[in-house]
Amino acid sequence: MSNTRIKNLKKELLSHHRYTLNKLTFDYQLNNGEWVTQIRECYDRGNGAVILLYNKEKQTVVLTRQLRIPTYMNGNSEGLLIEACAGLLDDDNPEDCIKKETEEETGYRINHVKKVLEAYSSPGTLTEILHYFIAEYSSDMRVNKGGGAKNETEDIEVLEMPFKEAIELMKRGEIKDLKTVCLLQYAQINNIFKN
Ligand SMILES: Nc1nc2c(ncn2[C@@H]2O[C@H](COP(=O)(O)OP(=O)(O)O[C@H]3O[C@H](CO)[C@@H](O)[C@H](O)[C@@H]3O)[C@@H](O)[C@H]2O)c(=O)[nH]1
Ligand SMILES: [Mg+2]
Repeated sequence: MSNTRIKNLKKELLSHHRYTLNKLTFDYQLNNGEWVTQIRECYDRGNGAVILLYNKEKQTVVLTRQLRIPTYMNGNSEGLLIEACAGLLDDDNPEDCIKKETEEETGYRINHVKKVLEAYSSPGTLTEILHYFIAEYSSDMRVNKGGGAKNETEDIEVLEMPFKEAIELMKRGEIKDLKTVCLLQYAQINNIFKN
């Protein structure tokens, strides 16, 4: 934190149950040189990792579907969302986290992952940086049914579908999760099913 245009940063805790919501008050020097006081609410739930599992031979991807209650509150009538497998880092590094999440949520035990991107998820409100990965999977890597960790009350459906179908769902707005859209578009742009 070394921006000399930000001064007197104060943090007021608004909520700290599972994750942390702070109200930040600070002085900021605008581009025209004037100083103003700004207030921003800032939600900290740590960083995360996400992965697109793909199989070149079958031309398929593995995705998940689960209830995302915030989307239910904002236009998603069933509340279910199709997503690439993802999880919060907790105390793991991104690579270990995504391997663990992949096994918990999809049942596939993967050894080799490739990092393709690192990006802020929603920089106006969330502190989160998300680490994006891809990895090849095959049916012999399946060690359990997936579904998520019981102690987290996760209830995750595992979806294996042709890559083309995932792209169609995205075009029709039926895949509406940004991290998943990013990875599907990464796969398209980089022709990962052809190389
Ligand atoms: N009790 C309780 N449990 C919660 C709460 N919020 C989340 N949980 C539980 O904690 C689990 C966390 O699961 P992860 O798989 O580690 O995280 P995620 O929710 O899938 O998050 C991933 O996707 C997010 C949304 O795109 C990303 O923001 C995040 O970085 C990550 O990639 C959730 O599935 C849910 O069961 C809460 O407020 N209270
Ligand atoms: Mg998850």
